[in-house]
Amino acid sequence: MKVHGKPTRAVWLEPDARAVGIIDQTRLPHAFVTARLETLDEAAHAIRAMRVRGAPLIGATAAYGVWLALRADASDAALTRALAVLGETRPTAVNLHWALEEMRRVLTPLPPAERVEAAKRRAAELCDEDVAINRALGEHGLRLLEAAWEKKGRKGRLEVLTHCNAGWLATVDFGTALSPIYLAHDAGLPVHVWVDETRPRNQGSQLTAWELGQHGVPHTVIADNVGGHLMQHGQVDLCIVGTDRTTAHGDVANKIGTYLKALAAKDNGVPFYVALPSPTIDWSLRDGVREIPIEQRDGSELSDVTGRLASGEVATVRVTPEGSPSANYAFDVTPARLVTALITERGVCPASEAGLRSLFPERARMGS
Ligand SMILES: CSC[C@@H](O)[C@@H](O)C(=O)COP(=O)(O)O
Repeated sequence: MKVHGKPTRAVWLEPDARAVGIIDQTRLPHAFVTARLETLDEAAHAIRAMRVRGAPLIGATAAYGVWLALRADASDAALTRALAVLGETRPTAVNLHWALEEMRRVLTPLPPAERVEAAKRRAAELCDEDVAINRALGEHGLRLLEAAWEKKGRKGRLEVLTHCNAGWLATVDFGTALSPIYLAHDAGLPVHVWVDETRPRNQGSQLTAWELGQHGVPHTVIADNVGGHLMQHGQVDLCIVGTDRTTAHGDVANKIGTYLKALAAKDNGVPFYVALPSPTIDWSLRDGVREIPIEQRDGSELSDVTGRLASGEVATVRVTPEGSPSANYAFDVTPARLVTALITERGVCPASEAGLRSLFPERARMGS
């Protein structure tokens, strides 16, 4: 998508082909700063510290991280170490493990002398594939938005609520939940997005609001607890969120608070859609609540808030009493029964084993 009018991806190979470029997302929305990653440790740190985040982008960056590692040492031992280091950066998004497994599959049979070039090529391909997938799922999601707009009698605005950031900043480009929204906006649908702020890291108010604004999509930031009230008063036509891991039975892990939005949507008859690229499906899991690992992050993300002062300076302040401990659960699981449908690159399906099988028949033997 465009930043200040210039087409930009969320991760790229630098023009000198010696480093990986990223947008430092910890600096948004107050500064647009890019960074060069030149080593395995820099790539791993970027994922851990959430300079890059969002399930597909974590996977893409990790794939490039393998290339960076092999540039220094392309031996079997170095490959094994790189996969292990990157695999431990964040626990919930399964795209990370999917991308690393793909790199392992391609690189292990090769002699060390051929691995560096192959790693760079496969990482670039994974990025291009992510863009194509997100564009395709956006087209399928657009059909749902068009149907909702017709159902509404083409009156007023099409009101969509989203949680966290599942836009292009969370992927290589286009985004997942926001991909249909960008396409709808570009097609002339009067879409308006309610943007949950998404405490504690504020991916909604800081990232989603920023990228929607860059593209000119009308939006309003709301506190996390507002969604239920809006739904009770008919001000939300549908919800679309992303996911970090979806089980073979259609349970979805996403940013903390997603489950409560799904409950409110169910209670108010508001469709609740989840958009996902197929690498986000963990075919080995069935029960999301019991089986998906939920990341717990440092309590300082809750106790401290960063923002821009009137002086223009960006500062971090403490908002909780000294001595009050905080618990920082980063994700929750929304059971399939609360999900109206899954939007994938192959089409829209019920959030169920049968639904996913209908789109991915090659996965007929679930659990494999
Ligand atoms: C395409 S993104 C889907 C999810 O990755 C997104 O909604 C999300 O929860 C991101 O969490 P984050 O902790 O910012 O990496």
